[in-house]
Amino acid sequence: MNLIQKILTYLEFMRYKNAAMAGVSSVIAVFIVSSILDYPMEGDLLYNISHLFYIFLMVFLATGAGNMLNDYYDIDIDRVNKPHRPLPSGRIGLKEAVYLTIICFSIALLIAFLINPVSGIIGFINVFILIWYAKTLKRTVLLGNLSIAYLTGSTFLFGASFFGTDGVIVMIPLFLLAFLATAAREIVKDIEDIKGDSEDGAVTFPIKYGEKPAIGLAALFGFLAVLLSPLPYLMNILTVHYLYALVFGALCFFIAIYALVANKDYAKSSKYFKLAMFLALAAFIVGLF
Ligand SMILES: CC(C)=CCC/C(C)=C/CC/C(C)=C/CC/C(C)=C/COC[C@H](O)COP(=O)(O)O
Ligand SMILES: CC(C)=CCC/C(C)=C/CC/C(C)=C/CC/C(C)=C/COP(=O)(O)OP(=O)(O)O
Ligand SMILES: [Mg+2]
Repeated sequence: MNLIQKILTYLEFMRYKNAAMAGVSSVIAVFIVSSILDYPMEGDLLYNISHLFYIFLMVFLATGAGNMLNDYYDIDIDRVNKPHRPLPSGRIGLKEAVYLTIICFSIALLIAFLINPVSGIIGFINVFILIWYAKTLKRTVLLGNLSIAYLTGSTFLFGASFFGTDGVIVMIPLFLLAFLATAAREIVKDIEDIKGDSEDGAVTFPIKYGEKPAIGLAALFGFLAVLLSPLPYLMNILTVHYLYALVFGALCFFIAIYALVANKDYAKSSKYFKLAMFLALAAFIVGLF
């Protein structure tokens, strides 16, 4: 395997698309807080771009390391269910995976503490939760889903922490929306994975309480996300353009919920929840103008 192929395999292992989406979410939060609190981005353009890059890089590496560690602990399941992935396929060795994870977490934490103490504390808490999730939480009833929901929502809190605790407080509504949307999707993914998780001895919410209560809880989280989605506009965090752009994301949320409740098509529901989250992220950007 040449250097380019190795780098592409590492990016695949990190699930770079999720990691990039998380990094972009943190950068969006910086722009939102900067305009809400009227905190000008200090320094010249190069200074600001470098800081935005560090924030993106930190979240990209932390999320990527979380994904790599998750696959490290999932290797036995993935050998059966997803043998094409970098670790079970042997394209990346176990020791190599551990070194990569440690390096990525270490650089991410270093960047976080160099930004400021608030960013460092959020970064430290998130790295702890990512490790705890991969080792234990993901096999628990609901706690694993809620920890991923917190981590996903925390991308906005982390970006906002560039401006200290004032910034973090401003971003709480967006944190809540991302938390609810992700919680819904994580439960749908667990319903989809009932068979594999049961064989692995995992006790997830759908395994413990059954499909119907799990569908109801996921639908509830999804409805709450859509119901509260106008909050960023109503709280003057984003402009009315956010509402216009949100229509597309809201439509996908409804399709995801309908696929879940009416058709029990969990793969379609999970796909549309993720598309809705991506479109909602785009609506956050539109809402800046
Ligand atoms: C109602 C409303 C306006 C919701 C806001 C939704 C929003 C903007 C969410 C942000 C999403 C975000 C920061 C995503 C980044 C990383 C990510 C995809 C996290 C959750 O995924 C974890 C999941 O287990 C990955 O599985 P898979 O996608 O199947 O590989
Ligand atoms: C803001 C900072 C510093 C960090 C945030 C980190 C983020 C955004 C985490 C989001 C959630 C995430 C991508 C966690 C990684 C671990 C994970 C949930 C992987 C998915 O693995 P499984 O639940 O096993 O599903 P698969 O079937 O896809 O393997
Ligand atoms: Mg996995």
